[in-house]
Amino acid sequence: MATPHTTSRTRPTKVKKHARTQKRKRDDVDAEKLQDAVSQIDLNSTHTSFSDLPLSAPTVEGLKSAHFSTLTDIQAKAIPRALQGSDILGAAKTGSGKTLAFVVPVLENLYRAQCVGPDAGLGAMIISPTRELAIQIFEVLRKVGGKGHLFAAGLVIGGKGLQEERDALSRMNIVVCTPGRILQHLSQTSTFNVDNLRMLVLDEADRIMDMGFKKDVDAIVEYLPPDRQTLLFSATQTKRVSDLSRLALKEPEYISVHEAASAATPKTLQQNYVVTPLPEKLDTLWSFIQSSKKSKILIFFSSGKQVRFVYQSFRHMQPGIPLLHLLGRQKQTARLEITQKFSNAKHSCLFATDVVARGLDFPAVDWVIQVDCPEDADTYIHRVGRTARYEKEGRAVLFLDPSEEEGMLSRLEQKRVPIERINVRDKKQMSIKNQMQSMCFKDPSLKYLGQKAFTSYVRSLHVQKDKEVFKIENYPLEEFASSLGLPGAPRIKYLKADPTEVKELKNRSRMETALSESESEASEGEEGEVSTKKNGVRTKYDRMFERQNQDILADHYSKMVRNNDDDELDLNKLDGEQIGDDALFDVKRRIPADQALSSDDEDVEQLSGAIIEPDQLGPRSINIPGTSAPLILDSKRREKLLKSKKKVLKLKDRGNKLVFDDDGNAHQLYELENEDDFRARGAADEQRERFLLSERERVEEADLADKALAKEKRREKREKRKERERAEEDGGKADEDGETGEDLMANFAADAEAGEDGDLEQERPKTKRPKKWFEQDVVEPEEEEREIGTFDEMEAAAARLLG
Ligand SMILES: Nc1ncnc2c1ncn2[C@@H]1O[C@H](COP(=O)(O)OP(=O)(O)OP(=O)(O)O)[C@@H](O)[C@H]1O
Repeated sequence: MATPHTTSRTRPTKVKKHARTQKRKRDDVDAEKLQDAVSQIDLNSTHTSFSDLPLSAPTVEGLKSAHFSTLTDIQAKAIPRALQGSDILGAAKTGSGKTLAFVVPVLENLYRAQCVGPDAGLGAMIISPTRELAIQIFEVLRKVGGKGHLFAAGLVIGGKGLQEERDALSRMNIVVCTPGRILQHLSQTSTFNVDNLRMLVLDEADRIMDMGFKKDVDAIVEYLPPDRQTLLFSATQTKRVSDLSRLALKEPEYISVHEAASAATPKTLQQNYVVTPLPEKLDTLWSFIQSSKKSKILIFFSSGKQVRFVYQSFRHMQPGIPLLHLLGRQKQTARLEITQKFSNAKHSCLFATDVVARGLDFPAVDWVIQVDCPEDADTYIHRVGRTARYEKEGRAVLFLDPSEEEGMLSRLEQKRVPIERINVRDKKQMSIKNQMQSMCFKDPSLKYLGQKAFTSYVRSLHVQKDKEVFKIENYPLEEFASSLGLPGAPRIKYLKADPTEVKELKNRSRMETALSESESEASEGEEGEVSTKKNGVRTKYDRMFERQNQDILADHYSKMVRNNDDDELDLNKLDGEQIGDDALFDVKRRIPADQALSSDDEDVEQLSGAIIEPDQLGPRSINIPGTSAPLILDSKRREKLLKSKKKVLKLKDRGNKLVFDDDGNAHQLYELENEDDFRARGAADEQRERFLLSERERVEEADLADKALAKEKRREKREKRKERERAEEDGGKADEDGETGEDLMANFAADAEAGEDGDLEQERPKTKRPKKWFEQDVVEPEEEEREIGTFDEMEAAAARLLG
């Protein structure tokens, strides 16, 4: 089987062409024979193996090489009827082999109709709700049909250029696709002809028929010829007459092989639930992961934001098991890589949304953990169905908040799901609340993810249809926010979101979402809730800046914040920055710029259904003693600045110099006197002259007094020196009495200094020893710095240095 979307065909050589023609002829003969055999299949007899059925040689070959020999229950019932051309509604437990139950009839029916080659056109369309599932179905198709069939089959799921897909589509006989993308081609690709379509298959039919895909499916069916065969398969099948009429089914055969079974889930699946209050869910999850490191675990959350937040935080905490995360809004290549990694892993933990809840056949999953309660029992069945597939064993644990327990258990009971309560061992239960808080405190991007996770979770509770299970008023949301490491629960405004619209939004492709985001931005702007760039590219930073609760602070921080507009303006001045009309906004904008998102995040998702109200608190700020206003700690640069005492001094107020009068009253240093009094004393110029004259006289008098004092001091000194010289002459040789040359020289220098300069002899101020990071035992600086005046002194100093 050729795959036009991946392989480009080369021009066949003459020999190859001849071989093909010969094979076609043989196939024509076979097809006729097979048609007879198929019409004679006894639908009442039990078929146990593929060899019991009239299948073409290429299909038999393909089944054999893939090691499929015995039929599963659903295959034994559905394949013979489908071969005979009936419309089918097939329901069977998860992992029971429904894919082959439609893949084999597709190959066989097209083969018998000789719907092969580009001229035959599109013969079968297989629709899957997710890209991952479409890829998996395509792989099964290739495994079974790729051995000997000549069909051209392809995948149309987006993620490639439209033109590339268009070219491939024109040559396809079988297409595996997602609803949105195939509808796009049906409506936009004029060369895409579906007039020859014989078979339409919907895998996970109930999902495809539900609200999220309703419009797309109805539109697709409009394009298809009415005289086609339609096969619907799911583990939780729709039987609604309205659905069947929408698809124009003709006397469909309802095949539900496990309808009489006591359980709607595989026998080999052990199912339990634990009652864990919402604020303890992450503790329980962490404890579980810690005790199951040698396992392959699939963990479900209700939203992509939850997945990202828990994945990022747990990754920081190094759980000792490889972590992966998968959500609808990741790029297709990343999603593929992650599914591949998880499939191949022996021990790994995949955090995911319901994008992997249906149909995916990961080998050997040990545990399925549902951290967030599923929206209904069907979703529960599909999620747990990722383990215990095709007779293998598996375990599933559902986390329930006490308020969800009763409602959810009754829903599961109605759907025949056997589930038992278990308790977490106290010994094993760990608390990660402190770690979460410290991580969010240190990393604003994580806190941001946490806030989004919180709002998306609460919003999901709000839009849940089953209000008996999800009673939003019963959840301890404040404690939940704290368990995520958030300083407080972001306040949420609920828009009147219709659950149908939310689902539809979820199902839209990335591109469509991107388009719709700009629309929603515009509407948000109209409401005055958010101001956004309407044109141009918005980065994750833009979105971070735009977020409305970015300044939610920890209690202890909020105490430090003076919530005063004036203060904030002062701070802007203090920072030397221009203040615009939106100064406050600018200050806030600086917060994340220095603290870029470090995660390997993709785009930041758009809130829908909820808008976070702006908090009254300003950005993180701190009071410096002695400053008039708190300093906003909005960047690492500023925090660093605060560590420098010198810089802090600069920021401090200078203080006021006051003078006190004789009565002890304080006055400003310069006080302007009464103007009238001033004028009464005469013209300003005259006053100035008088003032200068009096000051000059005062200075001259002071000068004379100083000179007289200096003269007196010099005289006293001279007297002292003479006395000393006399004493020296009288009292013998000083050297012999123990006085050193250095002392002498010091005295002499001091005297000379006083004499020459005529200055008062003062005690020489001690030179301050420079502060250093290391100690040095060198000559005393006082000694070095002494001025050396005469030649004799120089000689003595030089001798000292040399000696
Ligand atoms: N006849 C068979 N013999 C052996 N293995 C089979 C047979 N049919 C299917 N399987 C295996 O069983 C597993 C489950 O099959 P499949 O994915 O088709 O289940 P499903 O019923 O579609 O599950 P879900 O409801 O989750 O979509 C696959 O690994 C497949 O290879």
